[in-house]
Amino acid sequence: MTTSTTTQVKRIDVAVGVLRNAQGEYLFAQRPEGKPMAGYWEFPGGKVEAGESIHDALARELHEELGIDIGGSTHWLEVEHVYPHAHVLLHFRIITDWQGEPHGRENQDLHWQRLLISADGSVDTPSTEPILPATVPLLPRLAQL
Ligand SMILES: Nc1nc2c([nH]c(=O)n2[C@H]2C[C@H](O)[C@@H](COP(=O)(O)OP(=O)(O)OP(=O)(O)O)O2)c(=O)[nH]1
Ligand SMILES: [Mg+2]
Repeated sequence: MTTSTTTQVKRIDVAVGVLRNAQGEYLFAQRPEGKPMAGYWEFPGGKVEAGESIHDALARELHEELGIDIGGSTHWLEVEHVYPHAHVLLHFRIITDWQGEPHGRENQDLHWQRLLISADGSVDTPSTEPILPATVPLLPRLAQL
């Protein structure tokens, strides 16, 4: 007789907000101490709770993390990624209208970053390094929107 143990890691839905301002800059937040991958930069957002739509989760997260209220959000794309700490399905949504001035309510630093495409096609983000690995490949696409 054999016994086997399987480790099933549940996939987590994450609502991610791409905030773009009138100057064409994008808002990044630095993950605070105590969270997995602390110190990495990301687009604001967080885990979708049971029964929530992606938009509703995003509106809640951006209120909690940044103190802003979003009107609408537009689906952009989805990305799946397996980290050592979690298997995530990231739902990216673009937001251009919100009320309030974003400020870090969870001890996170914020930075409005211009996305500059360099000669090799990658995007320079000098003030927000490092960015979470699942998010990095999307930056050239965002810079071309
Ligand atoms: N917000 C955000 N999360 C991202 C991005 N890219 C990426 O791989 N992730 C991953 C990192 C985390 O594993 C997951 C987000 O989960 P989280 O732990 O920050 O969620 P949360 O804000 O609800 O935090 P908490 O309440 O559980 O502390 O998605 C991104 O650009 N933005
Ligand atoms: Mg979060």
